[in-house]
Amino acid sequence: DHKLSAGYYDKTCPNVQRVVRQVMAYKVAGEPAVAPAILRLFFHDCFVNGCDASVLLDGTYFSESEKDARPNASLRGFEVIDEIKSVLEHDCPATVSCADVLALASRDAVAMLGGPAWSMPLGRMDSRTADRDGAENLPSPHDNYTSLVSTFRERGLDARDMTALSGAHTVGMANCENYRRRIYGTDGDTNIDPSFAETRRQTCPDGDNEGGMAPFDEQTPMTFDNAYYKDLIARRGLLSSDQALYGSGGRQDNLVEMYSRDGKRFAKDFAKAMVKMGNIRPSKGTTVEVRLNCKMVN
Ligand code: HEM
Ligand SMILES: [Ca+2]
Ligand SMILES: [Ca+2]
Repeated sequence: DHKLSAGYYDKTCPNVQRVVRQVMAYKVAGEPAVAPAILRLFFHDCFVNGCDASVLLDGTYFSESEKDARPNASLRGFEVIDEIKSVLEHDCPATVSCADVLALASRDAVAMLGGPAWSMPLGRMDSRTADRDGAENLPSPHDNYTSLVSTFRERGLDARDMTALSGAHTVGMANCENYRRRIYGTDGDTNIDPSFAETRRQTCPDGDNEGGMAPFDEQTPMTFDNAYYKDLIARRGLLSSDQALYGSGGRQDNLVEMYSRDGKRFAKDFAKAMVKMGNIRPSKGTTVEVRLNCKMVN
């Protein structure tokens, strides 16, 4: 099992980084919301059997898709990955894995939102299988601190990585069903600013499945900054799993306070943790390939 490296395609597809960046720039200009969506896709890939593009596979008669798992119901941005991949198949056929396309695209998404830029190690391979059950076990917005820590730990990420990575919720939106229990107090958590809860209730009625979306970070929902941590300190975290990092006697309070003051430190730690998350490898014995079409095995 080889080590990932930033220069993996230097000889076989020297333009890969430029192609990804150009297609991303074009797509994000047309629809900015795809940038957060792609970042989330990468997280949901890496947390299920490693970063192997398993999340991109459609279901077939023989295999279920991770897309059909509940936590993946609102994933978006697949068409962006497909478009990047089709340009790359033209430039350097059968060379760049879908898993690497997703890794690079999510790196670029962060930079385009005003976040840090970093060098992304490459050389991932694509799996020939998906794990729907694994996707059902992705972290839930109702998870408490202890279970969040153990979900990350199982994948080689410590609590500090988790706190930095959760800062991704400085961009993007969540559906009402994912924060309803928090704003109506039915999850038993009182660690919430009452006026924030009141505001959120306006667009997220109790009881039924209706309701709109809300930004994670109200002030700068499309800027990758450290405002997420300021929100947590103000007890304005949108998900229970966000607020679990701060203010309930958790052990991340000091780090949250540091990130809220020091945006550069957050940017640096986030980039580092993304490389670490991007290094989660498929389990041994997984059959791999460079997929030609990210939606289906070769
Ligand atoms: C700590 C555990 C985490 C939980 C429980 C969690 C849960 C969620 C939920 C429930 C949503 C809203 C989905 C919807 O309603 O459509 C969401 C959105 C999002 N998540 Fe997470 N997440 C976690 C960690 C992460 C990590 C580590 C990243 C990336 C590094 C990430 C990136 C995102 C982004 C960017 C969005 C916004 C997507 C969009 O606007 O399209 N999340 N997350
Ligand atoms: Ca995966
Ligand atoms: Ca923000």
